[in-house]
Amino acid sequence: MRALAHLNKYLWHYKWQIILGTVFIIASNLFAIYAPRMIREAFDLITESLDTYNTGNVSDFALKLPYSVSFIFDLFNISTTRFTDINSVSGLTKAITSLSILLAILYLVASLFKGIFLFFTRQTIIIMSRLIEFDLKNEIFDQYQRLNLAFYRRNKTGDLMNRISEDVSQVRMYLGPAIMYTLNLVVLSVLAIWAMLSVNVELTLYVLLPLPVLSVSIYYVSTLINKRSEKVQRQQSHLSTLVQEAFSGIRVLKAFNRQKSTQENFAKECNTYKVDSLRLVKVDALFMPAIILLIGMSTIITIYVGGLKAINGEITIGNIAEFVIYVNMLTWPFASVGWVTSLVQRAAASQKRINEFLHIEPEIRNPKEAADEIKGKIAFEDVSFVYPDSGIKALRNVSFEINSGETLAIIGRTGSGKSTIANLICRNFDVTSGRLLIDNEPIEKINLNSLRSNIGYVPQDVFLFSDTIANNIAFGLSSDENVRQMVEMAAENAYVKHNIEEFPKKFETMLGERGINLSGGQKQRVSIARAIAGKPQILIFDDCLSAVDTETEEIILSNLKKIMVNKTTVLISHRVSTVKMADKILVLDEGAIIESGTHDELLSKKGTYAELHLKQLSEERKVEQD
Ligand SMILES: Nc1ncnc2c1ncn2[C@@H]1O[C@H](COP(=O)(O)OP(=O)(O)OP(=O)(O)O)[C@@H](O)[C@H]1O
Repeated sequence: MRALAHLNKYLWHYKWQIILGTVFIIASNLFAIYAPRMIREAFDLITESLDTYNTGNVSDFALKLPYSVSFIFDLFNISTTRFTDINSVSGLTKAITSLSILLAILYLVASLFKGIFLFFTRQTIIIMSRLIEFDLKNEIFDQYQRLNLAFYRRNKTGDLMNRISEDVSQVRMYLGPAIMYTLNLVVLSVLAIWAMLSVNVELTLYVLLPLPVLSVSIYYVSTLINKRSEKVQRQQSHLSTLVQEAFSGIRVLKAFNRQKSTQENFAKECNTYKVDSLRLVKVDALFMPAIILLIGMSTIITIYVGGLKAINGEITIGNIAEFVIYVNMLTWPFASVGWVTSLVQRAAASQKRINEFLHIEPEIRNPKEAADEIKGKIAFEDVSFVYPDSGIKALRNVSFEINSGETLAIIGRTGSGKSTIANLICRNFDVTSGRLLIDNEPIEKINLNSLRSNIGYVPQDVFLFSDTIANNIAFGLSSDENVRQMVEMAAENAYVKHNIEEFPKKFETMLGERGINLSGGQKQRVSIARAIAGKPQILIFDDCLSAVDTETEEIILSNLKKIMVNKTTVLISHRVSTVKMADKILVLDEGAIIESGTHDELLSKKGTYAELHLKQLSEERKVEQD
């Protein structure tokens, strides 16, 4: 329950909505309580006048105006003699008819006002819950953006999505309906019980007796419903994941001819969903009958005990009718106690899950607000790095330096730690030991936003958004820049403009699920265009030319050379052809630098690099001969 305290700051922020909502609840209930009185008075009016008809003694009959009517007459200063000065049976009939119609109209007016204030209640409290839902979602999303890559490795995407959607919806039920029904229960109970006690204390106690039983039984039924519906929801999200995976991997599925087994698996999971749903329907079906049974019991007690009291002359017939309405009015609020309790429990569990993420402090934080100018000198001083989750030592005592405007290439076997160097320069992780300096400053002291906005990073596994090609390339640009021109220039330099212009919608072509699929090489080049569009000071290309042929690679590299002037570039590759033009080449193996120098220096060393060069040359020649 303590988890819900996180929401207090929002409740305080929207305090006026709560105060106004409470005023509307009170107003609505005052009208609700006023209505049964009119029913009582109409009943009493008719029973009393029936007695007079039976005796025919009109002169003895002193017509007492119902309180509700006389109250209105007094309010508008209307004379009441028309109704009270009666001396014939026909006069009495006319007066009773007019008064009954008046009472009916007043009843309708009271109900109308009750409805209007109920509408305002929902407009304040339910809208407040929607506003807090919006704020909370934004708070969680903000926090997601602050958190580091390590967090995303530890938690599944589905879990992140669930906390921002499902869990926030559960919390909203506490902020909206739970608060509204609790306020309503308190106000209505006070008003109704006070009205009932003013009629007869004993009858009130008898009538209220089954209501706590109602609250407790509804609590049990709704807890059972919640448990079962959670199970249904879990199975439903399992089914969605199954379907989503089957369709996104449809090519693999068909290639391996797994349609039949996938279908069987889906049918099995669907059947579990059906069984769970039917179990839910069974308890769901108990909910309304449980309420109706308990209302019925209270009504029977009212009529029986009330009837005995009316015979003894302690109360009137009108009082019984009035009580029956009170009982019906109180039933739903009392039933809602059970429902609200289980809502609050679910909301507390959801908020606890949300808090787990909200209270995580990102390990990598921006050290200062003031922006830094990045020139692009990079130095690794005896850097070692261990991945926090896997414990894998990816870098061992790595030292090197590149001056601003130079090109560093890193080559090495798969898993040798090349991408880890790129990750450290982007400050996705902090070094485990040693120092990483940017422009002679420890990287931890540099403004994180300045650093990242000055790095154009092309990751190994290209990710493009389901958006137009133009928007994908312009992703890192601010809108006040000459975006279109920069996008086209970047596409040209990444040697992808001619491909884009072949599409019917050119740069406005949609990518991803709603659009076309680019080839692996085209994706890499769009990703390069995105990285270079913002003219960053540091460029990192992580094996981003692996999917293009050597001829295209040469064109891209010669285009990039123009952009790379005065920019620090880190080129990661498996291919000697990509790295040979660099000012300095590092050869990595098992996280350590085993060779370094220029292309010519490394060839003359006749070590691993020279061996790799020879091997790749002979492979190329073989391909050409084939
Ligand atoms: N996020 C991560 N969490 C845990 N271990 C990781 C992570 N990324 C890489 N590793 C491990 O660190 C080591 C170095 O990986 P890295 O990606 O830097 O190699 P690489 O030289 O870029 O390989 P490749 O050429 O295949 O891309 C590998 O053993 C890898 O399994």
